[in-house]
This record gives sequence, structure tokens and C-alpha cells, in this order.
Amino acid sequence: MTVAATLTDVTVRFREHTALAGVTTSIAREGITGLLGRNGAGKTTLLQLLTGHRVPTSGRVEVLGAAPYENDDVLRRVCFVKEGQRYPDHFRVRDALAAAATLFPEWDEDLARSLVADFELPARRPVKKLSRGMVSAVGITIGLASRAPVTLFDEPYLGLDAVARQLFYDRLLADYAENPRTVVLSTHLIEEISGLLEHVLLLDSGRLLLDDDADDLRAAALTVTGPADRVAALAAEHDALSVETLGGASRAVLRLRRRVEPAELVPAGMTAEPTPLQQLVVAMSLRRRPAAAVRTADPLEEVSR
Ligand SMILES: Nc1ncnc2c1ncn2[C@@H]1O[C@H](COP(=O)(O)OP(=O)(O)OP(=O)(O)O)[C@@H](O)[C@H]1O
Repeated sequence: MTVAATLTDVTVRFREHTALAGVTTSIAREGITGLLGRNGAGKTTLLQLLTGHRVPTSGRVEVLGAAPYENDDVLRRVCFVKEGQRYPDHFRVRDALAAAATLFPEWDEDLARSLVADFELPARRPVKKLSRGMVSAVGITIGLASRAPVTLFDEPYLGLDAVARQLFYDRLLADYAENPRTVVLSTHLIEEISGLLEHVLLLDSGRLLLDDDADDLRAAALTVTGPADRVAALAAEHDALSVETLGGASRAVLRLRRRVEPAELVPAGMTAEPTPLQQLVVAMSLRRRPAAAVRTADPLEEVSR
């Protein structure tokens, strides 16, 4: 795999709070990576490292072969579309796009224009007068039209309606197919984007829980339902992320350690279905952090995780 970015044993601490703890991973030069995790998991912090907005407390960050912090040569090839992006007060939509065009050497003006039309953005309206979803559409337009070799979207669709989000996914896929590059998409709308992803990074409390090819993940995640004893026996052989039992029947979310054939399940009265990515992520995040572990006597006390 040709690599666009690497993090090596990266830790970020804010006083006593650890936002990222010993994260090591590589991001492929061509691929759409989903950066997933619960609120506060460390997604934005990781993206800030990749865009030189932050330096790690310890460890090494490299983007396009060099440390990104204060490195113009790297940063002009990186586009960061963040939630709630602010623009100068007097900027109209067209000014925001014109400014972006000067920043990114590979800016595609035709693509920008067609996205403005698709999102029905009023080019002459001041950005500060736009609705929240429209501001997100401006960010998405900049992210896609930048054609930056490394494009990072941090929950880019605040306020975007379902139609506009679908438009974003369609245009991202179409443009990516023609111009493969590094795209990282941090999101909570896992189900919506799961079909887009080639790779998945799942953070939980600053630790990397998953760093896998999306197809491998799909192939290895199975939800099995059937007689409790049979399900328990199967679960014991695999990585059981969750098992719910009601009466004599159980339902288990498994990460498989070996291939499971229908011939093994059907005679034992079990049925299996692929586990959607969202369910897998929820099961893994909950298993990592059982409710009792995060509860304190006083929930308003600061907890150092
Ligand atoms: N400047 C800061 N000072 C102190 N703590 C911070 C700072 N920035 C982030 N944190 C903490 O670090 C943790 C990770 O934050 P981060 O914004 O990276 O999470 P996230 O996964 O992007 O969350 P969300 O999905 O809610 O946007 C959180 O607990 C957050 O409160």
C-alpha cells in the first residue's frame, strides 16, 4: 500500500485528559477511510494532527512524507473541511470559493460551479446569511473541488438534509473514481456512508479499536440467532461482541476467527446475517467501555480515561 499519512505511537494530552493514546496507523494514498467513534473519541484531534493544527504530545505524524506542522509544502496539498467552518464576515459564497481556488493548486473550477448548482447555493449571498446546511454545502464544495491529494472531512454535513447528503456521497464517489486520492471522512452517520468506505478506523477513548479494510470487516462480522446453547458454543469459538438471550434463544454479534458455512449453522437451528457496520461499531464501542466503567459516584466529577 502506498501511504499518504502515518501516525506512530501518537499521544495527545490536554492537561490530565488523554485525547489520543498511543495511536499507530497508516492511511492509504488512494482510498476513502471512515474515521468513526463516539463523541469525544478523538476523531477531530486526529484530523487536527494530520492538518498541522496540532502537534502530538509524543509520537510522530507524517503526511505526504513529512511532518505537517508549519509545513506549507505539505499543507497546500491537504484540505480540511471541518464542522462549523468560519469564514470572514464579509465573504460571499463566491468569495469563499475564490479564496479556496487560490489556496489549492489543483482546484477544479468546473467542479466547484457544478456543485454550487447542485446544492443550489446562492453565489452572491454572504456566507453569514446562509442556513447551517448551506454553510456545510460550501465546505463540501471546497473539499471536493480542492482536489487536494489529502482531503479530510470532519463531520462535514451539519444541518444538511438527506437529499443534500446523498448528493455529497454521490459526487464524492463519482469524483473519487475519476481522481483517486486520500479521503478521510469522520462521521456519526455510519450506515449512510458504509458503502463508500474502503477502510475503517474506529477510535474509542483515544485508542484505536479497529483499523481494517472495510470488505474484510464486512466479511468477518456476523449476527447469529438460534438456540442459546448452540449460539453460546459458536460464540466461544469467535470474538463475541455482544450476546443477548431471551428465553431459550440468543442473538450474538460475532467477529469471526474462521469462516462459518451455512452447513454448520442450519442443522443446529441457527440463522446468520451480515452485521451492518453501524451495529459492529456500536457493539465494539460498548464492549470496550461497559457502563459500569465510566460511571462514577458523581458524574460531574472529571474522569481521566
Ligand atoms: N483543546 C482541548 N482542551 C481540552 N480537552 C480537549 C481539547 N480538545 C479536545 N479535547 C478533549 O479530547 C477528547 C477528544 O476530542 P475530539 O474533539 O477529538 O473528539 P471527537 O471524536 O471529534 O468527538 P465528536 O464526535 O463529539 O466531535 C474529548 O474528550 C475532548 O473534550
